[in-house]
Amino acid sequence: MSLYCGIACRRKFFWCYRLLSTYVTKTRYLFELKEDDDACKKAQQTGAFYLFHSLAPLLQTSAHQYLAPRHSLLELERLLGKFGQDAQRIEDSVLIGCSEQQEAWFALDLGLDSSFSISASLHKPEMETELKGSFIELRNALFQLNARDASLLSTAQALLRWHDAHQFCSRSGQPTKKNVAGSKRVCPSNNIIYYPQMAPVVITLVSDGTRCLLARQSSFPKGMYSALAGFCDIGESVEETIRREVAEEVGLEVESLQYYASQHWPFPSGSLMIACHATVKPGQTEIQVNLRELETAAWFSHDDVATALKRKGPYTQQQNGTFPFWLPPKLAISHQLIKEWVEKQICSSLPA
Ligand SMILES: NC(=O)C1=CN([C@@H]2O[C@H](COP(=O)(O)OP(=O)(O)OC[C@H]3O[C@@H](n4cnc5c(N)ncnc54)[C@H](O)[C@@H]3O)[C@@H](O)[C@H]2O)C=CC1
Ligand SMILES: [Mg+2]
Repeated sequence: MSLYCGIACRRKFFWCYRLLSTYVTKTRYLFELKEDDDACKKAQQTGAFYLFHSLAPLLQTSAHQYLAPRHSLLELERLLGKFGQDAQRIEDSVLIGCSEQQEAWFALDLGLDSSFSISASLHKPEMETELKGSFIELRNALFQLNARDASLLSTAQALLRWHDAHQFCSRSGQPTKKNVAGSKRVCPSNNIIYYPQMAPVVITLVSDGTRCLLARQSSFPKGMYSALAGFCDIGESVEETIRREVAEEVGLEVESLQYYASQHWPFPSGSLMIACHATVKPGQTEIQVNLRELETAAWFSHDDVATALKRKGPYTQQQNGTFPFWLPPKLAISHQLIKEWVEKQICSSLPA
């Protein structure tokens, strides 16, 4: 090993160690906040709050991007005071992460009903003026946020929605009580613990070796195609869901599959998207679209897909009345799955 190589390796090891160390410290800190109500209350004192109104995050605009402002506990108390609200409302907030310096981050919804307030929903326009921002539907803002804010706000929205929908015990009918971090709710009458849930969804890019299969639901924006997606049924493995969904939606049998990556997806109410590549037997490629599920599905060539990946919006109607063929935005795992397929096709077609 040369001297240079030795130094480079040691440096690499040092960086790996440092990264791991920060990550582990952060993870252990968040774990403690979820388990220990007093520690979490203390963390709120020095923490920062992302605000929502009826599940729409507070955003500010800066150079064609949305920014998600954070507020200190003091600012929040002042704000609630100004709008005649009890500071106890802050107890509705949920822990969503922390910085590397262990500043805990929380999310609070000022529009949803609160157990700590009589006139629960604070007036949106007045709040927006006061906060110098707007509460914008996450669906309309997600793709104009940086990756960190997109991920934090998605988590926050899913968690706030879950708490809003699980105020009562399904066994006793009594009100449930959240812990300070919001990582669970407990029914005081029978001690049943409820944990936030998300639905597993598979997203599969089917290929026949040279082409890939993309589909449209009628609810998609005009011209947009994506990989096949479907919720896991209870009792199914990921592999079984993929085989069933592909058979159900396009009438094909999967021959082999390969896991690619996963992503939290906040719509419709918090899903874990599990993305996979799948292949069908080369001779068995005739699509039979299930029109209850899809508007259409088709095989696309490598070149068509590569061109669509490069296409930039807005995707407006063309003179012949059709819309250009386009793919989900970069942040969506379906985009990344399709991009990987395109890149793999290029590699496999290169001369050895
Ligand atoms: N992040 C991404 O790149 C993409 C994400 N998706 C997401 O994947 C999800 C699933 O795709 P679909 O084709 O709609 O699923 P799907 O093919 O399973 O069909 C949806 C139907 O499944 C039933 N269903 C079963 N379990 C459900 C549950 N837990 N929640 C809601 N409906 C359930 C309902 O009848 C619903 O109408 C969509 O909600 C969509 O948001 C879809 C494409 C791309
Ligand atoms: Mg589907």
